[in-house]
Amino acid sequence: MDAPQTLYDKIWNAHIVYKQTFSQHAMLNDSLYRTPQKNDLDLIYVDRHLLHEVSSPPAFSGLRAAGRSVRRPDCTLATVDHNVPTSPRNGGEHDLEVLIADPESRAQCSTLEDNVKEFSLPFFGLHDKRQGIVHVIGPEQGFTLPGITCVCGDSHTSTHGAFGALAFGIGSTEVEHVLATQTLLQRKSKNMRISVDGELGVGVTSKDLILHIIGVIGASGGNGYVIEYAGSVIRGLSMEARMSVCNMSIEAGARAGMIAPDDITFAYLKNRPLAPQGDYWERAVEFWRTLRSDIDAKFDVEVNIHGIDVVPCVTWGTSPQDVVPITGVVPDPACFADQARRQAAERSLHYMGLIPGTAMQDIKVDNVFIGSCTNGRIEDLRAAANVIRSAGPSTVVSSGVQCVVVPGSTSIRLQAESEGLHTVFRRAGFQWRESGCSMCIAMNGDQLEAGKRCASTTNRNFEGRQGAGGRTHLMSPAMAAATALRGTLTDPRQYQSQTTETNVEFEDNIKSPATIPELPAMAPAISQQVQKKESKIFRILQGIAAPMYLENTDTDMIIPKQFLKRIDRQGLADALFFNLRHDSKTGASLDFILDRPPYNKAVFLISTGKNFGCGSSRENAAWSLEDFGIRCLIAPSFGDIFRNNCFQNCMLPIELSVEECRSLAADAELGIELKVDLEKQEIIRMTPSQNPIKFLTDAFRRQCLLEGFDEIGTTMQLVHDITAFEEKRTQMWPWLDGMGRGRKVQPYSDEIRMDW
Ligand SMILES: CC(C)[C@H](C(=O)O)[C@@H](O)C(=O)O
Ligand code: SF4
Repeated sequence: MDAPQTLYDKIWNAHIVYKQTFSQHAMLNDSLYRTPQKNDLDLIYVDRHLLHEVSSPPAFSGLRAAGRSVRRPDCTLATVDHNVPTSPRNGGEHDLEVLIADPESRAQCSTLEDNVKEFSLPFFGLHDKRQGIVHVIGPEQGFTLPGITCVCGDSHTSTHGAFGALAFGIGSTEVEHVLATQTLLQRKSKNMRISVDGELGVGVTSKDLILHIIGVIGASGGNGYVIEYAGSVIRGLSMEARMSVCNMSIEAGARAGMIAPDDITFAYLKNRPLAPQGDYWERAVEFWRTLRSDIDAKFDVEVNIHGIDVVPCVTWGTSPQDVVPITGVVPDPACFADQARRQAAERSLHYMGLIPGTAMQDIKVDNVFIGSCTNGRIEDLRAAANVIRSAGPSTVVSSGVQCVVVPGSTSIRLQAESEGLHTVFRRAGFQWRESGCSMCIAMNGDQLEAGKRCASTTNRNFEGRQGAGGRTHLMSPAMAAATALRGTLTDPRQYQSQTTETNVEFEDNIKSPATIPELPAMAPAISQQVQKKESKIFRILQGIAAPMYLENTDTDMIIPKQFLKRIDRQGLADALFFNLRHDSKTGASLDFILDRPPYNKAVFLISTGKNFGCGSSRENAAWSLEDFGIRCLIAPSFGDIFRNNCFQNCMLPIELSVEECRSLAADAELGIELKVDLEKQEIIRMTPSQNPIKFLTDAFRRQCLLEGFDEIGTTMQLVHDITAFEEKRTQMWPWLDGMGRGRKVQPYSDEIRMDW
């Protein structure tokens, strides 16, 4: 009998196109065989690929430069979300010149439009009623389905795991890999199960639950794991609530989060435009019912949480793990036993302008933001509106507080308007906007001013996330609405609204025109030679190392959002750690370590804190480090996407113990140079007294660095395996072909207008 498997194991194993084993790498030289290796990578098939305008331009440029095409346009869906304005869109005005004032934002959006035209890809543009945040529209349209692998150049792809999918974020180079091959080379993560049993108290929401979970396991607690959420509380959540939970798995440091599909999942998906129909629906549901962890399946880590222990909570600091009950107080950094955590808390409180012991409910806010891929769905808007309604018809937002609602998609905006929610918000003094990411990342001009404090339903409270110097408190939509009314952080239970989260059935309020361009279902497969690039070789590196002592250094910190608008990957050295190097108000230089000799010439960066490069998937973080001259990063652990992005850019991320990192940082303080030898997998300190430190790297990645292989070209050699997998896939899951309609039906049927 087969060994019991987790849900993650099942989906992973069912998607392996090719198993990399170390001995198969013919071009390895002998010494490599004798060196111990970490796990190898698997080439896995990608069923669904979502694209947005920020992370996709370099991928298309790469594709174009190599003369490659998109292998599966019928499994790809693009939209614009991060840069789009949330002010009125002029009733169908199509001209981006008129709609998007900022030239860089406009360039990203128009570049995506050009790319989808050139490569014939399905696209929901700014003027399409199905446009919205990529993680909102995927599920909404039925593009996201149980049992699939789903990727996007965006870290919150974990959202789609709510459907029992394996969904995770990737960097731009990996986006190019998927466009060209419909596959990805990945290392399998470990299994973690978080079981939430019993039930949630009255007025406690899924956002409180996921904040509570992150508070318990920490922002790096999920590093190296895929989390399966289970237990009676999770089973009782609506799909929208499950999406909020899975969405923030990335804030817990996990590769992905997932929930086994059930009748609630199937009811949500039924009749969605891109979900299987008719016979395919029946077959799909039969298969989907098998998607659950076997009873005896072994998880590497089990976490148990009692629903009753979860209360409405809010963040006080600049990491999503900085969570307290809304009825609590700002913690004293001295209460953290761990030194790194204590220092992080001190830094956070300074940034947030808070004093330990202050009651959370006494903290005044300047702004309230309701929206994002975590909480911009219809159920979230209903929950917030219910709080306002239950406060009474004449209640308005507290004087001087600027309050904004940004629906997660245009379809949600229309749904909310049909329910009259916009009137509830407007009457209370909220601004009612068009859909997009908006102030979650502040790329579109909607942003928090320096020093201002925002009650936000988003997922990241990182320094500068909503605007340089801006202060973010994460919370549920109900709490955000209650806070808007009182002007200070507020427990929503005092408004005793119905905050229960109910499943939302699909209501098709948007009929799409039936004009569809003729498109190829599948691009012809081209077998290519593995190319070697001398510029992409990493063997030995010697030089200065710069020490850093922060925990959870996020990629927003490494490169803030304003530099993500550049289409180019060069010239980003000045953007590196911009907000740590410059005062947010005056722009004055802050004497940051990388600006001081000898560290301004550093080629190594040593972080003593874990989870370096957590958060967003922006490959710009790796590009800016590389442009500065850093080629090797050493830390106790890395954010998964960031680590992969380093490898893709010929940079070496090395994981060592905290003690080893501290000892290397101490040497770096003395200006002692380091030398890394990748072939031997050792770090040598350029001083006679120290022994080399050994480390391990993924075998295949190491080979790519040593030999300068082009990973996409390597995968394209496996075209016969990919084609064979696709044939098997069509037999097993025919509904995944042709944009959810099977290959027998036109891949682009009436429902799927390409809105160019
Ligand atoms: C721009 C994109 C790459 C990024 C992400 O990966 O998460 C963004 O969505 C964010 O939330 O920071
Ligand atoms: S986290 Fe914010 S910026 Fe990122 S995809 Fe979600 S809404 Fe957009």
